[in-house]
Amino acid sequence: MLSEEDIAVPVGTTLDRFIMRKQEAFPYATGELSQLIRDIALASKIINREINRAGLINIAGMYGTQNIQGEEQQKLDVIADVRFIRALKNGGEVCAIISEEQDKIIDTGNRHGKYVVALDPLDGSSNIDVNVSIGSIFSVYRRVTPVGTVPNETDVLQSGRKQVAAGYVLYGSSTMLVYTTGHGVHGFTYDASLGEFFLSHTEIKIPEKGKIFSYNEGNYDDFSPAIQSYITDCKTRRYSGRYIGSLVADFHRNMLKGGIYLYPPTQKAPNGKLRLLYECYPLAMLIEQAGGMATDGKQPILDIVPTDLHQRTPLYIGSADMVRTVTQGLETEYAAQ
Ligand SMILES: O=P(O)(O)OC[C@H]1O[C@](O)(COP(=O)(O)O)[C@@H](O)[C@@H]1O
Ligand SMILES: [Mg+2]
Ligand SMILES: [Mg+2]
Repeated sequence: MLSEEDIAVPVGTTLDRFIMRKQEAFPYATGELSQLIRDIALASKIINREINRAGLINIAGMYGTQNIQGEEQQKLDVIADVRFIRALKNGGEVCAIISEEQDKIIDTGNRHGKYVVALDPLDGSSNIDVNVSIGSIFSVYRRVTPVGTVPNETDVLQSGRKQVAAGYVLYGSSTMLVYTTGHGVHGFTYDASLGEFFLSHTEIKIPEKGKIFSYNEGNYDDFSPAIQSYITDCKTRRYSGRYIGSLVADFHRNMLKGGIYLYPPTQKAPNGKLRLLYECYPLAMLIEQAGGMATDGKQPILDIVPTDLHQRTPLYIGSADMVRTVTQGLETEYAAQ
């Protein structure tokens, strides 16, 4: 059997070629997950085109409806949602989808689809109209209901440890697709002139220690003393405060450079703001594969048992040393309560 080393793939390889080479290491692989990743890549190319010309073709701004989170939907939230759902339906590998922009599970009608996808079609919605980096986030599971039957909530409400793939697309100064199937984290940069994603970042590892901290300063007064003192300590050490306000973009920077992203409970979001299934689980799988950590202040994000499609959680994610320090501070605080 070919080992991972035997099929090391050179930078500059297309996504397609990379997927094929990696698949060779798993003789039992059937190619369905590979095809699913290609379907996600296709949708992201279309969304990338829409984002780049949003201001020209009147798709900037509000759509005029609210999603189940009570958030005003941006036109691009809805467009990205439609594009991903259509690509995954047509691809045939996915039987059910849960999306930030949809109240309920979407039954794709692909009865023989073996996979389930959780989606944040457009992340960083508040940055859409101001030309700041935004993203899409995805998480993939094998279904638990028998193939051929109607999917249900049990297919979606699975532990984060059951993810078979997770990733994001970053629409920034360049467009990148970053994902893992549990064998390292790899990044691909999009060349629109060729319509191809090319391998640009292999085996991404986050530094154990970082010097960047990311949180919304406007929420500082809501934070518990343990969080406030951790932030003060970062400032005392002259770490850099960086906050884009798009989770994918803040996460990506911190993963490459070392750092921590914090979204603790606030008055407005007492259970945290970010959604477990399609924001925190996938990024937690990526960060653990990259050698970092992700907790809710009490336990690893991937160990949280999901109970609701759109449940929220506090999030502390990034360099292991920094997340460990925050989590220990919170544990001491909880123990004293
Ligand atoms: O404006 P706040 O409260 O700082 O929240 C920003 C966070 O909310 C989000 O925009 C939530 O994601 P969506 O845009 O997908 O709803 C994150 O990307 C970002 O990190
Ligand atoms: Mg989001
Ligand atoms: Mg979103």
